[in-house]
Amino acid sequence: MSIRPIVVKIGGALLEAPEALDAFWKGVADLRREAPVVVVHGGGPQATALARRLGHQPRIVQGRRVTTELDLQILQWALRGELNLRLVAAALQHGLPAVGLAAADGGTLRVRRRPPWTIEGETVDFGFVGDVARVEPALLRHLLEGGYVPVVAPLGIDDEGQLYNVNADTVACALAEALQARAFLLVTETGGVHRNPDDPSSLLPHCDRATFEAGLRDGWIGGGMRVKLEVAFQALDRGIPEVHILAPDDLLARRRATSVVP
Ligand SMILES: Nc1ncnc2c1ncn2[C@@H]1O[C@H](COP(=O)(O)OP(=O)(O)O)[C@@H](O)[C@H]1O
Ligand SMILES: CC(=O)N[C@@H](CCC(=O)OP(=O)(O)O)C(=O)O
Repeated sequence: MSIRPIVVKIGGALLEAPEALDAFWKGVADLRREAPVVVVHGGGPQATALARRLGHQPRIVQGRRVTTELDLQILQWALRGELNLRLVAAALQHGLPAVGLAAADGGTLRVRRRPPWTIEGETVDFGFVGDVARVEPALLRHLLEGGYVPVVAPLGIDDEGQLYNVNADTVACALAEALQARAFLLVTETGGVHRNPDDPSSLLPHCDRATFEAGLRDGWIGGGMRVKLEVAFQALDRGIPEVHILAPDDLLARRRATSVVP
């Protein structure tokens, strides 16, 4: 059996913060002493910023982008183009042999078009948003065995060769499952789940399903954190033994993190 890697996902908001990014790459370098590392990055805020510069206002429903043909192009430019390459450059500066790719590369992440969802009585067609169909991890395994650090942009592909936008947390979870990761780390600005999103001292050291459901019901868990926790529980269900939501400077110690537990 191949070595079990650590899959680390970094959200787009952090990618504009040089100090956070520096801490992140230092943390990845430390983690690599434990196990090979796969990095998956987001870039939602960057795609939105580029869209606005082009005079287009994207529509986001429950944390997911309604992806028109133009949105899909913008994601390719912003994420696979600019952001992915910028991350590779920064990783190399930290001595990490990073290789940039999209989840579509090597047919790694196969998706199918998401059927319309009914949300609060409205039918929402998300356009070019893909749901995971299957993962072919051979390319990632080759890279890990060669000592590289794959840096993955969240664009999948269907069996007809159409590219799709996929939420980066979802991509990271699918790759973690396919690679049977030893740990799945979701790196985000807030550093974890807070009982009061405005109070940094209210960080939860653990979050189980009952707490998640209470947070949704009482309104203190929402937005991107809802998607992140859904994905985190899915990873636990699929056999990933350790799942944490944490800050970029805490990758190795995981002391101030929220551990997601069943
Ligand atoms: N209870 C909570 N604790 C922490 N963050 C929360 C909570 N509820 C909602 N959030 C929101 O979720 C966001 C994290 O999700 P998201 O923006 O998708 O992050 P990323 O870009 O890192 O993936 C936070 O910035 C915060 O606004
Ligand atoms: C379907 C969907 O919503 N995809 C996301 C992909 C980027 C992402 O997930 O970026 P963050 O991790 O920075 O939020 C989007 O279009 O914004």
